[in-house]
Amino acid sequence: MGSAAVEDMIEASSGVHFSGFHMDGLDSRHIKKPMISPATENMHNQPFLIGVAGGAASGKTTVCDMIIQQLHDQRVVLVNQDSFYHKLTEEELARVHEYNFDHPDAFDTEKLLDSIDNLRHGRAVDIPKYDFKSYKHDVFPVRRVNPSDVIILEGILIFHDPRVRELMNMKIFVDTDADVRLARRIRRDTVGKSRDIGAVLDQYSKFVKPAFDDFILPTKKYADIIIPRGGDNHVAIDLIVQHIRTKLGQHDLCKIYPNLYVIQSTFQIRGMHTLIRDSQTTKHDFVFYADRLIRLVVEHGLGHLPFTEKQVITPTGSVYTGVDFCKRLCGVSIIRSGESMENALRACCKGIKIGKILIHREGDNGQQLIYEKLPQDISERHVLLLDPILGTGNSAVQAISLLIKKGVPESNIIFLNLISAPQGVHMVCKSFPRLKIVTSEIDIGLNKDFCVIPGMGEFGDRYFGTDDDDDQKVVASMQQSC
Ligand SMILES: Nc1ncnc2c1ncn2[C@@H]1O[C@H](COP(=O)(O)OP(=O)(O)O)[C@@H](O)[C@H]1O
Ligand SMILES: Nc1ccn([C@@H]2O[C@H](COP(=O)(O)O)[C@@H](O)[C@H]2O)c(=O)n1
Ligand SMILES: [Mg+2]
Repeated sequence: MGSAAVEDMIEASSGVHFSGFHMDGLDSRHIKKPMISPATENMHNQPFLIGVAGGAASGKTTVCDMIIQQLHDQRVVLVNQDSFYHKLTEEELARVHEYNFDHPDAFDTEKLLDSIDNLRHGRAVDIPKYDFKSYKHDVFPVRRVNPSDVIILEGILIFHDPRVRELMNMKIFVDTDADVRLARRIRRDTVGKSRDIGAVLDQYSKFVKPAFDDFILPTKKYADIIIPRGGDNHVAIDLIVQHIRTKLGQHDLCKIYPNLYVIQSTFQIRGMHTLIRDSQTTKHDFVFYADRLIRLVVEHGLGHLPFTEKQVITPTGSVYTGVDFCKRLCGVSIIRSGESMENALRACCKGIKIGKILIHREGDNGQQLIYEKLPQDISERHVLLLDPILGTGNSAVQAISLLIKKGVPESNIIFLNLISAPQGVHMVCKSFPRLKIVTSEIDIGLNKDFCVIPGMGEFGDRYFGTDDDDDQKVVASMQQSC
């Protein structure tokens, strides 16, 4: 097939062509906003809710401040559980040294839930600022909190109520040694709150320590992440911020394209990405971790195939109602990198037919279909299209256009990859809204040479060992060869 015919096909099938589109000129907000219908926006526009718990003076506020500082380009609000302390009666105020501020009943959790519900539904709320000196909420003006992309809920007992916990997308427990917490508390309460040292120590032994053991420490088990040493733990905070950024980025593209599926990010997955993206990783490790990630993506992709109900009789003589796998499948790899995904597909789908497409890629625009070998009956099969990287989207559009020309319905194609650049996602999802993309991470974009950044370099060379000497990997050489 000549390149002119392929170009015609691309023209005919794609709404917008992003060829030559780089990060420099890309203001993602301008692309995304007009495309979101109000219904879609309401459906997905939930903020990312983070809970930060830990003992008093463990460093919760410090950790939150550091996260907020690093997420400087996101809309983040901090809501403190202190703002929801119950108002004390005159009697309680008169005997305040006998009041337990560390018991779950000290907080108005209904009011907290109400405020969070409003924020999650896009409504601004007024949250009082608590005065530790007077034990009152009306000393300072209330704080108007606007709905944001990220809401951080911080407090000693923020994981105590299951209704609050269930709302959280990420739960962090700041784990600081008890002596350090006590030392900080003494300084904070005597110097910062002008309290008497004797009263501070009495409160600690009577209420603070028992409540930590009985109510706060037992909630540590709910945490997704436990941060030892609080704000001193820069590595943990960097990882958390990266994770939030990934979630927010994916969230946005998934908002626009319902045909884009990004597999749930876990620290295992991020760990594997960290290894395969590292220019110093040896070929052996690169292949090992790329294979693990590919297997995950393939398994996830197979979950999008249609199924039929099937009942079986178990050895106990009972009926199990399950499903039967979709039988008419075909893998199609985009040579050469896509071939790295074939083994995982074969391991999951016994005897699966695998076709090939070779597209010559030179710079961004010199796309030419060089070779294709597909099963005769491909039009009757569900196709799993394989290519680990979705960059500009040009190769993918060519391959998909060819499959459609061969009679494969667009909705029968699932495109599997490890990393997608937003440009490629826009191009493929807009051109083929009924196709599904399954990927494991969305990257920032493309550089001026159309390489995905941060990316992982030339996947095929790293996987098949045709890059520079494995023992002499240097960052510069990888950057040049991507
Ligand atoms: N890593 C740290 N090193 C030294 N001091 C710290 C550290 N983290 C917090 N602090 C101090 O300890 C006190 C309590 O920290 P804060 O973050 O307010 O804890 P929390 O919100 O858990 O009560 C503050 O005075 C803070 O400046
Ligand atoms: N009037 C009050 C209210 C609360 N406390 C103590 O504050 C601690 C919680 O604040 P963090 O910033 O450390 O999370 C808690 O241990 C309460 O005992 C107080 O002393 N006076
Ligand atoms: Mg605090």
